[in-house]
Amino acid sequence: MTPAIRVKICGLTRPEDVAAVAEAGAAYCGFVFFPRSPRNLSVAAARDLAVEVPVGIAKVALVVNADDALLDEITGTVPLDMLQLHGAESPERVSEIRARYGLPVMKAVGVADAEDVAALDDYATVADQILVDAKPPKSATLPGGNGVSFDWRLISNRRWPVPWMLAGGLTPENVAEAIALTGAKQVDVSSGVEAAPGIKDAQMIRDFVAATRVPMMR
Ligand SMILES: O=C(O)c1ccccc1N[C@@H]1O[C@H](COP(=O)(O)O)[C@@H](O)[C@H]1O
Repeated sequence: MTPAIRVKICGLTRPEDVAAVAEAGAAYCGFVFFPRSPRNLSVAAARDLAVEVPVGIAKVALVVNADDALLDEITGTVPLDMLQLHGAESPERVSEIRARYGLPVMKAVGVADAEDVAALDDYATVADQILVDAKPPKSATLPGGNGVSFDWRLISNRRWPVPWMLAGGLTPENVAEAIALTGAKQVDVSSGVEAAPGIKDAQMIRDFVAATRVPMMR
């Protein structure tokens, strides 16, 4: 049997979001530490949510160009399984964070064209996973979580030496097509399962995970 697509629901802010993620059968949940985001959490609030996450669901901290002081505080307080680096962290910084914290690191790279796809190679040798996201629009105030997709054909035959996750503008309506076109085995969503910025919708989470389970011809 083909293994189920592994889904990450990012930007949880409330205990009911944790319950919805668990009930829907997602594999990862994400907590955002970026003050400009409507999904931003204090370290204490993230800890309170993280301890409610059932065993078997990986808890991911999303940070943007975080310094060691912030990472020390997050990793020292919140029980975590992975760090997601969603800023302009260099390959050297990815290696440094990986060594310092002993947690798997997933590096996000924004894609808008073939040149961006090539840049992923530099990270696939230093990160434990790579996250292929849409490049934010010029007007965006966030480096991700903008509900914007990229042209999935850019990566339709691409494989990397580490596991990778597809992100950017995914929704319950388009995720099956995105999987069929890219061959992704893992997908990540934030704004596509929200009733309003920062407010997840349990039905949309269920619909999203269910849509990843429906086989689609490539
Ligand atoms: O979700 C956020 O607020 C966020 C803030 C800063 C960096 C990344 C963020 N989210 C990540 O962006 C992608 C795509 O999100 P969307 O589904 O298009 O809304 C995803 O990996 C989120 O984890």
